Amino acid sequence: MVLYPRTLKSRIAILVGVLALASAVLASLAVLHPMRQQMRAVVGNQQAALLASTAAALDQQISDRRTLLRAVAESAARERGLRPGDLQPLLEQHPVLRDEFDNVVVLDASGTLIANLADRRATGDRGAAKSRTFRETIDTREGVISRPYRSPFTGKPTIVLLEPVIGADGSVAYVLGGALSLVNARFMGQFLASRPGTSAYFFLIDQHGTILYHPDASRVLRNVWREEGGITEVTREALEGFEGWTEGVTKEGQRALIAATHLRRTGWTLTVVYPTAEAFAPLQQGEDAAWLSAAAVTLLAAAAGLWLVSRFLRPLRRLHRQVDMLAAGTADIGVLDSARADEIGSLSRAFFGLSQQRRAAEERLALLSRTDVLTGLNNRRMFEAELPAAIARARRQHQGLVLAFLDIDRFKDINDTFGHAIGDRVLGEFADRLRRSVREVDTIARLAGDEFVIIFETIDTQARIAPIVDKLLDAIREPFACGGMMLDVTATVGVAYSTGKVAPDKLLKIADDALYEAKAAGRNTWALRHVDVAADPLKDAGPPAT
Ligand SMILES: Nc1nc2c(ncn2[C@@H]2O[C@H](COP(=O)(O)OP(=O)(O)OP(=O)(O)O)[C@@H](O)[C@H]2O)c(=O)[nH]1
Repeated sequence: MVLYPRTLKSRIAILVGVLALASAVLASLAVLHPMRQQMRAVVGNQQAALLASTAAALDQQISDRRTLLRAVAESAARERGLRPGDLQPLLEQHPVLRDEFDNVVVLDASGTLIANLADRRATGDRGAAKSRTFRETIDTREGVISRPYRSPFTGKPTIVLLEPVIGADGSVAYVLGGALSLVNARFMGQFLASRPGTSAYFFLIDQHGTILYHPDASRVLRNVWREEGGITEVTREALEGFEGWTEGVTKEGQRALIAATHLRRTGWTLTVVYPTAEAFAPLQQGEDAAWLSAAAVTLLAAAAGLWLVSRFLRPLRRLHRQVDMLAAGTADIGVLDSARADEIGSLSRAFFGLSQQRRAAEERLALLSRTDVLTGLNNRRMFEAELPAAIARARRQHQGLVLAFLDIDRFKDINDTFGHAIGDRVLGEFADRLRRSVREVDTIARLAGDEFVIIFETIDTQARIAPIVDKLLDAIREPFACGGMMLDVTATVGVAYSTGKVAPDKLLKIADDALYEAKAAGRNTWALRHVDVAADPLKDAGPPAT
């Protein structure tokens, strides 16, 4: 079932809510998205800069140790006639070597161990001649840093810094080797301490991909190219020279801010892996707060919108009530707010117009229902409504009431002779003459065909009747100008006069009887019956004898 809001109010309310939500979301996105990018760049750059200084510090650590080793080598080279047996004391003369290295040894040019700071008895041929790093030192007569390896003495991942002692003949007389464990606290401590956050970790590999440091000790000395699962995208790029920061996925599938840099002197690659959940946590908190405020603003805006909608629609509801009242007839059209300048006002005015039209139509209908169409006089229905009211009024005012019943004489002949249309015009003219002959307050009606009635109210004496009826008949006796002819028309009138209580139909019957009587008397005359003395039909007055 499709839930479609039925009322205008709920539709507008939903629209306002959706618009408020959409604007809040769009505004938030418009602000938050670039801000998020910028803030991420700030955090990323910051981490890259921190990493660069950490790398520089680590580089410096190695450089300092090489400098120290070189200084010892040079001091040895300066001593003329230095014999192998002098080398152990020479090493022991420099206690700083113990501090800075895990062990320092001296090898002669054939690779035989001739001095050993850690264990003076552990000397002799240890196979160093086969070492590529040793050979390189001899060949280049330069200091060399070995590839990392697991020390057979300590079992720890270790590198060796080799420094040649150049003899008087310019060749390498001895080689000083400083072993440095990659878990040496003095060497790595400062480096590890500069780790950002709590979940971040460093990852150090040499230029061949051998892992020098990783918090997962089992990975140390493994090669990233040959590790299970393959090398990650970021590590590969870092080994290929990438420096800076990016967002990537670790081998464990964790999203992280990953910054990479290179150690200038060793060529090693240092990476910091900073899980995004922690790296961008303040940013996320800010974003959450922004969304929360946006939601609060949306709610407020929606509530305000609802309130406004309800307020704007209030006049519409009032108009509805007013129209209901108009329809029920409990209020007049004046209740409408037609003066308002807005749409409600124009709607009210439209209703006002409609109501007026309806009222006019009703009035027209009411008029038609009580009017005789041909003559414009009251019809029988109106007469039947008016007669009881007139009788009651007359009784209240203690006045007499006259009902005159008129019938055109031989009207059938007029129709038959001149046609129905002329007959109609005679009826119209007859009605006009009656109108002109009576007072405004008197009620004239056409009952049917050529039968008319007139109610005369406030007739205080019977003596006033004759002049009124005579005036009527005189007016009718004037020739009728119809269809280019002058027609002689006469009428006969039966008059009932009441001064007391009488039923309307009885009054009409008595007038009819009087008319019958006058017709019988020869037409073009009238007869009167006084109702209250007319228990027995009695002609108690009438026209003068002709
Ligand atoms: N032209 C026209 N004739 C009508 C109308 N209504 C009724 N009539 C005719 O009016 C005539 C009425 O005649 P009656 O009143 O019966 O008789 P009369 O000829 O007037 O004779 P008396 O009343 O006895 O004098 C009939 O011929 C009707 O057909 C009408 O609206 N227009």
